[in-house]
Amino acid sequence: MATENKNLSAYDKSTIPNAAQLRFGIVVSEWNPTITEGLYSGAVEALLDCGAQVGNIIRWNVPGSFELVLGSQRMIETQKPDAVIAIGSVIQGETKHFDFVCSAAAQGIKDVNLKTGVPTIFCVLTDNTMQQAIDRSGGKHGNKGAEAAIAAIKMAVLGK
Ligand SMILES: Nc1c(NC[C@H](O)[C@H](O)[C@H](O)CO)[nH]c(=O)[nH]c1=O
Ligand SMILES: CC(=O)[C@@H](O)COP(=O)(O)O
Repeated sequence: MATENKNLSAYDKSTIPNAAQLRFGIVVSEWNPTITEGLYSGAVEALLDCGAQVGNIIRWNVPGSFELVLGSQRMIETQKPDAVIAIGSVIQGETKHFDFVCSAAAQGIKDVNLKTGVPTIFCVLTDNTMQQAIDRSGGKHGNKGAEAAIAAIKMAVLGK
């Protein structure tokens, strides 16, 4: 199912574990800040809606999506969160750089999950245009930040 057929912000709160006792790290890329701030707001709003406490949400900024990998790993090593949300927005430019940044972020964040065992949620938009990014960070398709927050809660308690 493509995003255009799914509202990214939609969730059934009755099916989400309460997040009151959970500690979250959120690492935010500074590239395309209007997009990443929208994703961050969507994530925090959903976390709080599901019972998370403001004092249990730790935010760090990194220069770009490539740095989300080390930023997430260092967040885990030093802050001991129950889950991390890695937020970025990569938008196609004139060159192949887009491909390398997206791939490095996706593969690197996957590796952090497996290396640390701490759920590290891939909240990185990889869009062809700014409009696509707007549509997915609080626009007509909802907010991928909210989707990531729900995934973080579910994975934080999985198997516990
Ligand atoms: N073009 C975008 C970037 N590029 C920067 C890289 O993420 C990285 O910070 C740089 O290569 C130094 O290591 N990053 C994004 O998050 N979004 C972009 O559209
Ligand atoms: C994803 C990027 O790094 C990209 O936006 C940079 O733009 P360009 O490919 O035109 O250098």
